[in-house]
Amino acid sequence: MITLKDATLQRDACLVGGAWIGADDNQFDDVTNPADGSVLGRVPRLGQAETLRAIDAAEEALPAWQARSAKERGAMLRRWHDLLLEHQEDLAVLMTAEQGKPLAEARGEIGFAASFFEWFAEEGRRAYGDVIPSPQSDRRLLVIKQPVGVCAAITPWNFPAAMIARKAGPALAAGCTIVIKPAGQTPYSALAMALLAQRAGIPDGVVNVVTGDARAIGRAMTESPKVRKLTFTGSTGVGKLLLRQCADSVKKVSMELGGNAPFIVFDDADLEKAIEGVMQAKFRNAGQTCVCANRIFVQAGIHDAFAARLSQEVAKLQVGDGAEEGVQVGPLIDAAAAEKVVEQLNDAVAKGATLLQGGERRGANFLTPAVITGATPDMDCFSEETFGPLAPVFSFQDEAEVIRLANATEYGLAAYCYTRDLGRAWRLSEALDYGMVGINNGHVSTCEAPFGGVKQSGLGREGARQGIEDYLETKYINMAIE
Ligand SMILES: NC(=O)C1=CN([C@@H]2O[C@H](COP(=O)(O)OP(=O)(O)OC[C@H]3O[C@@H](n4cnc5c(N)ncnc54)[C@H](O)[C@@H]3O)[C@@H](O)[C@H]2O)C=CC1
Ligand SMILES: O=C(O)[C@H](O)CS(=O)(=O)O
Repeated sequence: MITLKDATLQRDACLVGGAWIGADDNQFDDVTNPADGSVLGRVPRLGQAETLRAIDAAEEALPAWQARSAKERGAMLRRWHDLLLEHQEDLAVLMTAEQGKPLAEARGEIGFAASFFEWFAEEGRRAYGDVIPSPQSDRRLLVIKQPVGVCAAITPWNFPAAMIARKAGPALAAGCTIVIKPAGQTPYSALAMALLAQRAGIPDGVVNVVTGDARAIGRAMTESPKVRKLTFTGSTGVGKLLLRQCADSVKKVSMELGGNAPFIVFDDADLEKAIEGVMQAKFRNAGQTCVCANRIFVQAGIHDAFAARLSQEVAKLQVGDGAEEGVQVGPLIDAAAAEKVVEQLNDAVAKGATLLQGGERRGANFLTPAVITGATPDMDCFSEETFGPLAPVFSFQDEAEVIRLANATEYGLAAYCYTRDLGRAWRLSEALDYGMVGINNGHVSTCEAPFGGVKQSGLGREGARQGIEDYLETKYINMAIE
């Protein structure tokens, strides 16, 4: 049972064309609290037929929505932003209940989500075209930007509000309409945001949210020719599957996929700032973020001091139900996620690593944050995304070695480097094969900057001025004049 100031925010129906609907066959899926396995409620289990109706609703709403001025669309996005902040506490309580993150992080995520609506409310008004000097005096060459059209979004459970806002914000600002499928573990955040979109005055059919059978919904989204773009955030494996499903209709795609972030600390780094940064980069959301420090590389001269300080700070972390004030590390999303982290820990120890701290299972989904040293590239924690509170420390001798090790992965999302040498900071920023690099800080995400990866971490960018480009088509007009 979730106690909210505004109980209407906990929805047990989906939003399609302005109507709150159930599944055609009246099937539901339970929503559970990862902290204790309790059932919080249930949401409709929609499938292909309902999703196709949602796509039709989005298509029907498109002409009127794109005919509005960017300023008018921006005003509604701004109102949606305001409503998220007005209901920040309720939305955070909902999120912690269904996802597990500490309340303080959930409050922060609502603010982060709202920032994308605020940002793109303005970016839509700057979707400029071009006038090109014509090579012929009787021609005029123009370039205009137009909305892509009906978009589909599939989002993950780890940031159930921000990942929706990072997609719906630019889509609506550009004049697109959207059908959103949230993760089955975290539907309440999405449905509450949909209700607030209605209250913000966003017209029926512009924002639609469908919960239920991921495969069937995904198939409807990827196979419908009415859907011009698919935007996905989640694992690389599912991203590749969706990419293949989109190929037949040659859809525009945005992919925000998995990561394997190196966190590099050189001998000349400020040790305390590096410790502060790794605690943030590793243990935010219990390590369940795609930009988490996945491999911690520490130069030999500072290694022992760093490992000792890291272990000290990790031992202080408060683990528990995210709804309890003061908790810093909540449960993992499910038992399988906890088991995967323990398997990586056991693999590392079996291959020679030393466990300094943590790694104990507490109940189904809790795991005490762990620190290991003596990690080596043959271990699973070097090549696989951990997505949990395991901090493997690798030692290295010099720049060339750590650049080679850091880049030895098919992922390329975020990387971090701590050094007080300006030249080294530049050399690492340019040599690290990643979409985002944090220098002397462990948190890079903000709506003003382009979030995204290279290699198998994804395609496209979200946020920043680049973020709206993925929702616009470029049209070239060649006009003959008398
Ligand atoms: N690059 C980025 O910005 C982010 C990447 N991730 C990655 O996502 C993973 C963790 O999140 P999860 O939700 O477990 O990922 P996931 O890939 O299992 O699920 C993501 C979404 O895809 C849906 N989905 C799963 N199979 C599908 C199918 N066959 N057809 C259609 N939809 C399907 C799920 O229901 C969910 O809504 C990690 O690998 C993490 O690195 C997560 C968040 C951000
Ligand atoms: O889903 C994620 O992991 C987020 O993209 C990470 S962040 O944007 O909150 O840093």
